[in-house]
Amino acid sequence: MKNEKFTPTVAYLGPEASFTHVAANHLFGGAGLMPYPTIPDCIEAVVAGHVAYAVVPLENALEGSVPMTIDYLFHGSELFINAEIATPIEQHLMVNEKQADFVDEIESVHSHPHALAQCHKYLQYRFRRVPLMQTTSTAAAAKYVSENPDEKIAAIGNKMAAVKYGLHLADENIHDFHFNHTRFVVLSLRKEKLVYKGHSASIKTTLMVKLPEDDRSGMLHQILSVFSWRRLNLSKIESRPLKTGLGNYFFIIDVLESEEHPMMKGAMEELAALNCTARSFGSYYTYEQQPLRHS
Ligand SMILES: O=C(O)C(=O)C[C@]1(C(=O)O)C=C[C@@H](O)C=C1
Repeated sequence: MKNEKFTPTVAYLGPEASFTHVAANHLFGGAGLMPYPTIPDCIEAVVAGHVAYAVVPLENALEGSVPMTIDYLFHGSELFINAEIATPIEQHLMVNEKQADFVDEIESVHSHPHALAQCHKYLQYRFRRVPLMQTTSTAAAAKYVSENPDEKIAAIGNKMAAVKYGLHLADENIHDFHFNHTRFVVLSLRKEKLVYKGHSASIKTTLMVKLPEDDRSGMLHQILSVFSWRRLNLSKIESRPLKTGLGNYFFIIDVLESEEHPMMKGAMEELAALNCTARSFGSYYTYEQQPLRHS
C-alpha cells in the first residue's frame, strides 16, 4: 500500500485508465501497477508468483457479480481477499476526435459487458439497434476507438480514459441509475489484511459454503441460523452454479465480522457439523472511494 516501505507489484485489469486501474491506484499508488488484458490473466499472474497482488472487479451495484471473477476466484483458485474498495462508477460516451461531429452516425458502441448493461436505457433510446461490441474492459474499448480514427465507433468508459486516449466526450454520465458503484477486491496467495491509513474501514469475511451431498429440506435455513443466533450480520448471500450439474449450487456469504472472532470460529465449526463444506477467503477491510473530481 501507499505507506509501506517496499513497492509490491500489482496486476490489474487494464489497459491504463480502466476503472480497475483507478481502484488499484487509489489503494497502492501508481508505482508497481501492471496492466493485464483479462481478469483470468490477473489471477493467474498472482498464482504463478509473477505479482504479489491482483486488483479485479467483483460486483457492481446495478449488474451484480462479475462472472469472470467469481468463476476464477471460487472455482479452484487458492487465493484470498486482502482488501475491498467500493468505487463510484460514472460512464461516458466517447468518440475519436476525428468523429466528434458525426456522433449521430455511430455504427457500433464498444465497452465491457457490465458497462454496456449499466447504460442500457441510454443506449436503447439514443442508439437503438446500433450493435454493442463487448471488450475486456472499458479502457480497452477507449484504446480501440483511439487506434481506429476512421471508424464510426464509440466507447463507454471513464473520463480518465478519455484523457489518456485523447477522445472526445460526446455524452456524459450516461449510466442509467445514479447510484452506480463497483466493488473491487485485492487478491493474493496469503491471508492478509491490507491497511490503508486515513480511511474508515469495516471488516468483512467472505465464505464459500457448499451444502452436504445428501441435501435435506431446510438446509439453507439451518445455515442461516448458524449466523443469526450468533448475531453475525450478513451483508451478502448469493447462490452460484457449482458447475457439476443443473440445480447444484454453492453460496457466497459475506459476514461483517473477522474470522478470528470466537463467534465466527463457532459458526465455522457448526457448519462443519452440519456436513457443509465452508471455505474462508479471508477477512479484510472494506474501503469506500469518493467520486473522481475533474478540473
Ligand atoms: O475496470 C474496467 O474498466 C472494466 O471494464 C471492468 C468493470 C466491471 O467488470 O464491472 C469495472 C467497473 C465498471 O462497473 C465496469 C466494468
